[in-house]
Parts: sequence; structure tokens; C-alpha cells
Amino acid sequence: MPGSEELARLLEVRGLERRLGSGAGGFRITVPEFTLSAGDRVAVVGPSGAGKSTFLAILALALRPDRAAALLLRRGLGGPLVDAGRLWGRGDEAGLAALRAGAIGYVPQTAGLLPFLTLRRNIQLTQELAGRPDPGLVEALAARLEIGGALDRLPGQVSVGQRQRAAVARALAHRPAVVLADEPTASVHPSQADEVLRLLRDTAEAGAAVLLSTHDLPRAAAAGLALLGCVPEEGTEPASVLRPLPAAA
Ligand SMILES: Nc1ncnc2c1ncn2[C@@H]1O[C@H](COP(=O)(O)OP(=O)(O)OP(=O)(O)O)[C@@H](O)[C@H]1O
Repeated sequence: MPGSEELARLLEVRGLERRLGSGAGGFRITVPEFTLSAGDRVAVVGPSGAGKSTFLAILALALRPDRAAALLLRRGLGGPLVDAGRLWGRGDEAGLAALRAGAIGYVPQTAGLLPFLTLRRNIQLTQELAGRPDPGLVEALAARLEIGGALDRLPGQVSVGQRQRAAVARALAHRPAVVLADEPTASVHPSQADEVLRLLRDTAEAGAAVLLSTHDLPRAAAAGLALLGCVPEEGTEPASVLRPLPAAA
């Protein structure tokens, strides 16, 4: 019988590797072991170009790993751990799409909103794909992220910060088990950045796991996030490894 710690585990990675490009112009990222459980809040930190976005894109199932001894995701507490590595291996695009839609909320670094849909429709999209419509939650997220007045505008008609906050709302609107946010506070005003972090904290307290990347180590540490380092490795080619870091003093 699995223990309660195992049942709370929402994401599990072991022996993961991905290479981008080749030779001196290439890059390799390795993740020996990484897990996220319900309630976890983790910040990936590291220098620019160290591989934070690549790591998040792999976990979001947007980028295929070259090798993964385990890449497991759970759609929610009580559900089974699904082997995404096996889905990649057998080219099961429908299975991967269902796992992305049901388990993951992803904020890409450049927001990734569809330009021909209003902010409201962009946010509703994750609810539709997951089969969890909830117009009240769209309104509540928009109000909290201060984009309520912009919901019926297109992404091209709002500021970069408003687009980024809409991307955060879209990633949370379907109540995913795992939230992956690539620098979600990079383009927003400092007071709104704190509110984004509070919203992600509340999301974790409601039973999700939250992993974000950031260059703002002081804000992440002050918000009580655990730190995961994307650490450049010495060697013949540019490479990084993901390792837990001690809590910042
Ligand atoms: N297609 C590619 N071919 C070769 N190298 C690539 C490719 N795409 C990205 N890279 C390299 O992979 C490394 C990791 O990039 P990534 O965007 O994941 O870093 P990051 O830590 O998120 O950076 P930043 O903090 O600046 O956003 C970089 O050194 C980048 O130059």
C-alpha cells in the first residue's frame, strides 16, 4: 500500500536529460531527481541561459526529453500517476494532450496567449480543454489579478503586464494539480508581483503544487518558496543540472 507521502506526490522525475543543438553551440540539461507534492511551492533559479525555461517546458510536456527514467504526473489527488515518458515513447499525442489539459497549468515566458481571442476567452480555454467550465472562477481570478476591466480586449490591446497576468489566470482557471510558471512576475509591477505570488501560495494551499522560475531570488525567498538551482556544469559542452539549494538566509 502506498503511504500518504506517495499519494500526495503530483509530479516525479528521475534520470531526465535533454540536449538542444549540438557541439559547442549545443546545450544539455539533466535532472537526476525531482518531485513535487500537493502544497509544494518551489522556485527554479539560475543564471540567464542556464536552462530554467527548458526545464519547465519539459515538465509542461511542451518539449520532449531525450531520456527519462521516470516522468510521472497525476491529474489530481486520488488519481493515478500517469507515465508521460511512456506516452512520448509511443507517440500517443492524444494521451499527452489529455494529460496536459487535465494536470498542468503552464505560464510560458512570453505568456503565449492566442492573439485572436479576448483575454476572457484565452482564460476560459484551459477550462474548456479540461472539461471544467467555471465562469465565476474566471471573474474571480481576473479581479484578483486586476485585469477585470480588460477581459473583453484582445491581447494586442493590453499591456505586457496585463498579458502576463492573463496568462497566470489561464494557467489556474481549470484548477490543475501542477502549476508551472516561467518568470510569471517578470513584467508586472512589484505590488502585483507580490499578489501573483500570494495567489500561487493560495493555489498550493488548496492542494496543487507550484513550480516557478525567477530571477528575483529575494522575492522568492521572502515568499517562502523552496529553491531549486539550475546550475551550470563544468565540461566540454554547455550544460546544466537541476539540484535543490539550501534555503536562502
Ligand atoms: N534550439 C537550441 N539549440 C541550441 N541551444 C539552445 C536552443 N534553444 C535554447 N538553447 C540554449 O539552451 C540554454 C537554456 O535556455 P533557457 O531558455 O532554458 O534558459 P533560461 O535559464 O530560461 O534563460 P533566461 O533566464 O534568460 O530566460 C541556453 O543556453 C540557450 O542558448
